[in-house]
Amino acid sequence: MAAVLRRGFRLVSFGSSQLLCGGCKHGRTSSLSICSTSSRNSSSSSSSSSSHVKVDLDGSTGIAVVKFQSSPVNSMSLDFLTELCISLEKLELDRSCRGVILTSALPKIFSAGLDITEMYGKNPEHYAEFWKSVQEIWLKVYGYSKIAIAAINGSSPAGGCLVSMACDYRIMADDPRYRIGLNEAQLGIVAPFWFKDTMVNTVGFRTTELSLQFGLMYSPSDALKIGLVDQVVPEENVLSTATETITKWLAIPDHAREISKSMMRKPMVDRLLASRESDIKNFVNFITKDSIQKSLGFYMNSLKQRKA
Ligand SMILES: CC/C=C\C/C=C\C/C=C\C=C\CC(=O)SCCNC(=O)CCNC(=O)[C@H](O)C(C)(C)COP(=O)(O)OP(=O)(O)OC[C@H]1O[C@@H](n2cnc3c(N)ncnc32)[C@H](O)[C@@H]1OP(=O)(O)O
Repeated sequence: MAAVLRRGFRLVSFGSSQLLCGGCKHGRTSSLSICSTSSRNSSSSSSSSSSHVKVDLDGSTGIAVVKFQSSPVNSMSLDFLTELCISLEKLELDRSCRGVILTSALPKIFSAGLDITEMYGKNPEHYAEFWKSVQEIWLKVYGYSKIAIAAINGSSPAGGCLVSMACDYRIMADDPRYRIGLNEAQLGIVAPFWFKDTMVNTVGFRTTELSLQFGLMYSPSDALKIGLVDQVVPEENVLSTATETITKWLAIPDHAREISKSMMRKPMVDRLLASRESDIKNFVNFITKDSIQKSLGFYMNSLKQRKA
């Protein structure tokens, strides 16, 4: 595993094409992975669990279910992002896995997006490390060589929406209380170009323009209308529908699907890979501004007061 973690991003030759293969490099990975437990049975099915992520791989179907289990709202902290990246990397390297379903083990929430406490009141070094891990999860999911389906069984703002959009297909629970979208503007922050481009590639330019400027959050039925999700189904059917859906994708020869995906996504992945350092600098400059810290503090208080 350590070798895998040291390795960085690379291109793997596949016939005449090169596929993307990510590496999760946080430098803090070994202590996190040591905490995980895993088991494997005779049919090569396996389960593993760490504090934020649980993985069940069915060796007979090749389908892995990756569940977010970071109470209370699956906010994406540095630890969460690191564990998720490691889990996905392990599955990507596991020949018995052909596709993953990302979902939540918590009720009502897929993910609350990036953990705001990682972006508030900390030092520039911390912000840089955190942002690098956000880049890494996007590079991992968007450039994933295997099939990735989001089974969105709860609200999914901002970073939660980004990870969903980075998957190949999205199925959302039909509860009208749930919301999904890039709401950054409502927090007084700005989605970076790769968030924006991911949304443009999902729902088109005009819808993204309106969504980003207003920080719009969509109900499942509205998300379906604009193409932000591909299917809306009763909550109890989200996981079974995701499993049926991934089974259809599995009928396509892996190499043809993988190369087609890479052809569509590689230019965007390359764009971030080429500008990672400047993107981190932009983020740190932006997030350390007094006015932005003030907005985030205000937003966090409003979340707490809403509850009171
Ligand atoms: C020019 C550009 C250059 C560079 C780019 C610059 C900047 C880009 C920067 C950042 C991009 C960020 C993307 C993000 O993901 S930001 C996060 C956005 N997320 C949200 O807005 C979600 C906020 N949360 C909610 O709406 C709700 O909590 C909920 C719908 C997810 C769940 O509602 P519930 O009623 O079930 O639960 P709550 O009582 O509200 O929450 C419980 C508990 O959790 C805390 N919390 C909620 N969300 C977060 C979060 N995202 N991070 C940290 N903590 C969160 C909430 O405060 C409660 O805490 P307490 O129990 O009160 O302590």
